[in-house]
Amino acid sequence: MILGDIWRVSCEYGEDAIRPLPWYPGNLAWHLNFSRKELRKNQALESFHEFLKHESEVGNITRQEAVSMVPPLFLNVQPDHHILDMCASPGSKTFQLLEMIHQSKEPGLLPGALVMANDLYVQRCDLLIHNTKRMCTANLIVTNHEAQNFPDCSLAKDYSEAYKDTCKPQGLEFDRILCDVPCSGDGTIRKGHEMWRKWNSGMGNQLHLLQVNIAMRGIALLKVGGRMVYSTCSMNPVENEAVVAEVQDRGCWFQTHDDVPHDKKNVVLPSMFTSSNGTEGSHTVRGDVEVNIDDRSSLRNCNIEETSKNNHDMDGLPINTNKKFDCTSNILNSKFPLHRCMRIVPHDQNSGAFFIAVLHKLSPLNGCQIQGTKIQHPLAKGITAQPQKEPESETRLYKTSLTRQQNIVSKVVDSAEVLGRQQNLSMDNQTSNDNSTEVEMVFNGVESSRAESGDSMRLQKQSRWKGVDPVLFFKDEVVIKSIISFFGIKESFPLRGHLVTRSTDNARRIYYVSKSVKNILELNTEVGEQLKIVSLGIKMFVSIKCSKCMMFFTDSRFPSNTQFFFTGIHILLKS
Ligand SMILES: C[S@@+](CC[C@H](N)C(=O)[O-])C[C@H]1O[C@@H](n2cnc3c(N)ncnc32)[C@H](O)[C@@H]1O
Repeated sequence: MILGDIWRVSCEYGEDAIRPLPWYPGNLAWHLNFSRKELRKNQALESFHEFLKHESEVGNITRQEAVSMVPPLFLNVQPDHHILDMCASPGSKTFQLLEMIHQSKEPGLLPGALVMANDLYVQRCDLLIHNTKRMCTANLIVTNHEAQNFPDCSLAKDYSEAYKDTCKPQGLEFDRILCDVPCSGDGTIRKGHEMWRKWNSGMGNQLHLLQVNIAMRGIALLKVGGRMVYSTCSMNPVENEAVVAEVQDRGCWFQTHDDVPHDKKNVVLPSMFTSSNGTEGSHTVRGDVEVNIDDRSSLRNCNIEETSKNNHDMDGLPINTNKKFDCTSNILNSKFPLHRCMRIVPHDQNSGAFFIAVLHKLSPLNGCQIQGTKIQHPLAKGITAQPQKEPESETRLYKTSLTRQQNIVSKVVDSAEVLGRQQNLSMDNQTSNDNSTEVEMVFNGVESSRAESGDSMRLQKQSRWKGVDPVLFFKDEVVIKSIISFFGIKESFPLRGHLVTRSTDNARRIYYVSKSVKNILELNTEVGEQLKIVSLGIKMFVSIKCSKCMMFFTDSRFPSNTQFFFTGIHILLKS
């Protein structure tokens, strides 16, 4: 029926109306040439629309801007990778990463991989949980940290050595990191026309240091030999090449996009690859730095010096107009091949814009490289003459600038990302302009005890981590044995040690976690709960007071009103 619909729609609206994106592996991504309104209103599209809604609800489809799907592709994710998504909400890329780790396994068989998805804001974590819940995965942990201060949960001083002996993680280290940082969001300009009015260069200037700090933290958490993708939906070089240049000045890195097969390069997004082959523009060499000065080059969209001469930042604070920011000179003086950074620009394929840089970690960071980021805010440097002699004021300046950055981030999130957020709340019937509906849906998706208390707004105002129960391993042997015998679960099935809950007194919900998540939880317990875990694993059993709940198996023989939750069925069926 759906093929018939697609055929009919193609006849009526032309071949391009619904087509697979040729650059996405496995024909798994499709482009629809309809606005939301058309999908909702057009009678001919009705059953197709219903199909999309249903498949979105059950997690088979995610609606996403095409260019936003590009960064995870460059991570080359394998089914045993530990992956960190540093700034993950609303979670469209997290969803992609989860799809990738589950792809090579049969349904029910869990990969050895793990995705840790993080966001700074509690409400956005809730949105992230809501959007990733459809995946029904036991291999996800959602955390709530400042990405730039993400904990490493390190047990040993040199945990790479210790790891060899114990086979258990001695600290957090990731094979892959997605660093999709908060940005000024001008890449969304085609779909969010407000951006034309709101955007100013101060937004990017204010975010630059935060972006550097987040990227540096990512690099510190990356395994040697691992890969990190830095991305923004901005075209502003201050948030893009300048960040990569700054980061690369501190470590031993190179960038590549060689993972894309040559025959696919022009198909992917032509603008991504024009500057690397040297055929489309002239190149100039400064020392050993190659800077592409063609109008299609990586710096084509913005004159950096002009950018830094803006008089006021977003908060209306004056910016020093005489001083060129260090990030500008970083781009020009960088010893790294910045032309390999990838830019997707709207006018090349009528899409959003994206910036992508792929970084490989070649050696561990030393202390200076890690420390360096926090004292070199370009604004702070302009204001503080002798930072070393005035540590207090330097700290104050740093904190002030961070606060200002966070204000900016909030504003940017409010404007640019509300759009993405609406899009990610599934299909049209759920995308209302009424924010209260949206918030309600988000809170419904909360998995932690904060939501159970029904008092999330109050907790928003408290310091971020108060009021959320720790994650505890569920060890009640009586209940576990009854579960095993009731469901006929084989002893070989890894159940013990894989069940967790949020509270010993009131273990209402029991979650199932993969081995990879279990290992991280054990580590986190040992290091004194450094990770602020908002949600994890898959809800498998729920003890309920009412026996009339839908969605549960109920049976009088089952112990202590514990009910099996359907989301975990694919895992148990394999046992
Ligand atoms: C560009 S969006 C991420 C989009 C997401 N990767 C996706 O594909 O759906 C940036 C996110 O970073 C979060 N954020 C802002 N500042 C942060 C910080 N300091 N640490 C972690 N997350 C932060 C924002 O709440 C926002 O959700």
